[in-house]
Amino acid sequence: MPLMAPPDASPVLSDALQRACERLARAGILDPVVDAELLAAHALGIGRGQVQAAAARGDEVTERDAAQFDALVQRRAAREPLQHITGLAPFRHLELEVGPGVFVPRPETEILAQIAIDALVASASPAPIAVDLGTGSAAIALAMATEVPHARVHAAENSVDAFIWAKQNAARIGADNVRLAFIDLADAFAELDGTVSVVVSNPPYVPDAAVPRDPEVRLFDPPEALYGGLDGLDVVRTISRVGLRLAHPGGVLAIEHGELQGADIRSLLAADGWRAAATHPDLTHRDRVTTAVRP
Ligand SMILES: C[S@@+](CC[C@H](N)C(=O)[O-])C[C@H]1O[C@@H](n2cnc3c(N)ncnc32)[C@H](O)[C@@H]1O
Repeated sequence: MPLMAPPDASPVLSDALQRACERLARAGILDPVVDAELLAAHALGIGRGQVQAAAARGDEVTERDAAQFDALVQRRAAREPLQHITGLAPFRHLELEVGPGVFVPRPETEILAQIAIDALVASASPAPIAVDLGTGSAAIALAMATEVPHARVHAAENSVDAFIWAKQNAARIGADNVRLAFIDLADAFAELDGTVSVVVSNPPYVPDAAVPRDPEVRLFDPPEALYGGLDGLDVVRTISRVGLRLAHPGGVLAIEHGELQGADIRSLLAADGWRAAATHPDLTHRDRVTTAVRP
């Protein structure tokens, strides 16, 4: 019988992943396997597929990497958004830098961006103009600029923190057809009045009293990106007015909103003079985007 314990074996990745999944599941994370694998990928500086392959082979990791992974899992178990921990959020074909002070772009907003991109592509103009009101990380603006390179995109944001992230993302992606303006969207781009083909916005639309259930949203998304007054539609009302000023006849307005707000938004747009207001579902079949056309 040996008198001394054998030296500790190196941590096995699959065991560490298993423990991370259990911890994240206990913390209420919806898809703990995905988050654990992405955090391991970040800790190890490799891709998620490589993590899966290494775990399947029974690979070991260094004590240092295991400790680093554990620290990331601890942050995620405290419900810090995955994208704040990795510093990156995917949006369509882009990878955007995000962190404290900026709204993390969501997959459902990719539908809004698609609608805006389709409207830009359909424009008869050789250099159609798009405006993104409340650009945050610049997700929608940069998607439009890179996917419709002949378009010229103007984006407004009035949060200092968000504007810094937007600038950083624009520099990182390097599109030269985007202009970011630090401005209240109510006052945005008078010089473009009557010339814009697509006005797009994912505004704050949560009613003030409807505090979001998920801690990632409640505690980490900036309040100015979430709350839109008593019925959540204060900023939407402004966007309707600003959109009418900016869009040329036939120009399109596209606004993201909560799943129960479609009818109210169609009514307010029709009352303001927009025509053909229509609401579109997201991939989970929830009403998500309302569009209208400038008469
Ligand atoms: C829900 S976030 C959307 C961000 C980004 N467009 C996206 O889809 O990920 C709304 C953004 O609008 C900005 N915002 C709110 N009110 C604004 C205003 N009056 N003028 C300019 N930006 C505003 C917020 O700071 C926030 O960045």
